[in-house]
Amino acid sequence: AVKHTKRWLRQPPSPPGLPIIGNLHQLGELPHQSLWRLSKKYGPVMLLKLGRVSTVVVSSPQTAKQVLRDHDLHCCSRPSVEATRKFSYNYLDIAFSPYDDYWKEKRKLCVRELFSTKRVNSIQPIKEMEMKKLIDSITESAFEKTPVNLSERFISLNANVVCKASFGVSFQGTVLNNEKFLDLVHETFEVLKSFSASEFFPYIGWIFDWFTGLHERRDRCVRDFDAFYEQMIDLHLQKNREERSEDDFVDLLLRLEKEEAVLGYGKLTRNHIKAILMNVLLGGINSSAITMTWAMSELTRNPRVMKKVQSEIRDQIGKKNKTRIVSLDETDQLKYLKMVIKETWRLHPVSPLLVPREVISEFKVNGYTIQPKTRVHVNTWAIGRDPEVWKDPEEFLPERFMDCDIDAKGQHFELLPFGSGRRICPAMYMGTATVDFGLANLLYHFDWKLPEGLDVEDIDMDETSGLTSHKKHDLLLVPVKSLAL
Ligand code: HEM
Repeated sequence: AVKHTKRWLRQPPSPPGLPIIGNLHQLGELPHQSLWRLSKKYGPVMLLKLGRVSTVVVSSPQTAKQVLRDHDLHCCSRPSVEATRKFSYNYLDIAFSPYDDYWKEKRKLCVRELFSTKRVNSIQPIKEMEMKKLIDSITESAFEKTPVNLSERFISLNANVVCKASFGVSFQGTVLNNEKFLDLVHETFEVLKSFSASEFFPYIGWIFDWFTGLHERRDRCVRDFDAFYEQMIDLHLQKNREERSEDDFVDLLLRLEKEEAVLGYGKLTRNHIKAILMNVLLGGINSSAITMTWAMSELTRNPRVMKKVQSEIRDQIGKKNKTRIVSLDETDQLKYLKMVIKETWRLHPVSPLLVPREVISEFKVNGYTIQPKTRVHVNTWAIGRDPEVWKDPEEFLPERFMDCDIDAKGQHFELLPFGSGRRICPAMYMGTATVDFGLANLLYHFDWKLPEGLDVEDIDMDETSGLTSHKKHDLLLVPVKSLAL
C-alpha cells in the first residue's frame, strides 16, 4: 500500500476534472491556449484525463528537452486513433505509424528518396514555374488594384507544386478536378480535427461519432483519396517511363515496390505507397502555406519589419530584371528574412501541440513518473510565449534572433516548429525551402497594402485548433507592383 501511495504522489499535478469526461471540458475551442493557461497554474508538466485517455502536457523548454531528447526512446510511438488508422491504411504511413522497425525503415527510405536535398533541388524548376504563374496573376490584381486572398493562393501554390513533384501532373487534370482537390484536403483536416468521441471513450464513443456523421465524412474522404491514388498509380504504370525525363514520387515508390524494397519484417506494398502519398499531400501542402500566411499577416501588422525585410531582399537580389524569380540559392543570403520566419514560428507554430506521442516505457520528467500508454503533447505554442525565455513575448521582433544561435532544427527546445527527436519532421529542409522561396519572391516583387478602409489594427490573428493551427480568417491584401525595382 505504501508503494502505491508513493507512486501516486509522483504523478504530475492535474487540474481537477469531472466524472467520466475528466478534463475534456477544459480544452475549450483552442486546446493549445487553454492548456497554456492551465500550465501557468499547474506547472510545466501536467497530467490530464481526457475521457479514458491519460495525457501529459509539457510546456517549457526544459521539460520539452527531457521528453524529446533525454527520453525520446521512451515515448516516440503514436497513439492508435480511428481517424488516422483509416487515412493511413492501418498505420502504413510515417506520421501516424507506431514506433517499430517497420516505421524506422519507411522513414529512412523516404528521407533518402523523397525528402533529400537532391530531391528538393530537383523539384526547384517546378516551383519556379508555379511561382512565375502566381506572380503573373498577382501582377494582374495589382493593375486592377483588387485584393488577393493570400491564404488561398499559398495553398494552391503548394498543392500545384506537391502534385507535380509527386504525381507528375497538376491536380486540375485528375479525378479530383479543380476545386474538388482543395476541398478534399480541407475536409480531411476538418475531419481529423473534429471532436471524435471514439478517441477518448473506447468501445462506446463510436455511437456518438456515428450519430454526428463523423464516420461517414471520414470514410468519404478516405474513399476519394483512394480513388485519386489509384488513378495516379494506374497512369504511372501505363505510361512509358522513357517518355518522362524526371522521376516523380510515384515513379520512385513504384520502383521501390518493384524492387521489393524491404521494410523491417516486410516489403513495400501498394497500400504503403498510398499511405506515404497521404503524408506527402497533407504535410506538403498545408504546413508551409500556414507559415507563409502567418508571416505575411505579421509583416502587414508590423510595417517597420516589412520595410526592413523588403529592403534586404531588394538590396541583395538587385534591381536589374523585374521579371526574374529569386532563386532558392539566393535566399541563403537573406538573414533578416530567416529571422522573420523564425519569429513567425515562435508565435505561430504550425502544429502547436506537435503530433501526439505515446509512451512506450515508464520515465520521469521533473521527477514525475510518466506511465506507459500515456499520450504526450509538447505545447510549443506556450513555449513560444514563455516570459522566462522570451523578452516581450507578445511582440513580433525578428531582431531577437540577431546575435543568438537558436535555430529551428530541433536542437533548441525554445523553438520547435518541426518538433525534435526521432519523430522530428523528416521534410524540414523541404518545408523551409518552400517558405523561404515563396516569401522572398512575393516580398521582392510586390508591396502589400490593406484593402480600402481597413487599418493595421483590423487584421485579426484568430487561430483554428487541430493537428495544425492556421489563421482563422483568410488574409486579403492588395498587391502593388514594387516601384523600388
Ligand atoms: C514549414 C513546413 C513544415 C512544418 C512547420 C512541419 C512541421 C511538422 C511537425 C511539427 C511535425 C511533428 C513532429 C513531432 O511529432 O515531434 C511534423 C511531422 C511530419 N512532417 Fe512536417 N512540417 C512541414 C513540412 C512538411 C512537408 C513538406 C512534408 C512532406 C512532404 C512533411 C511531412 C511530415 C511527416 C511525414 C511527419 C511525420 C514524422 C514522423 O512521425 O516520423 N512535413 N512536421
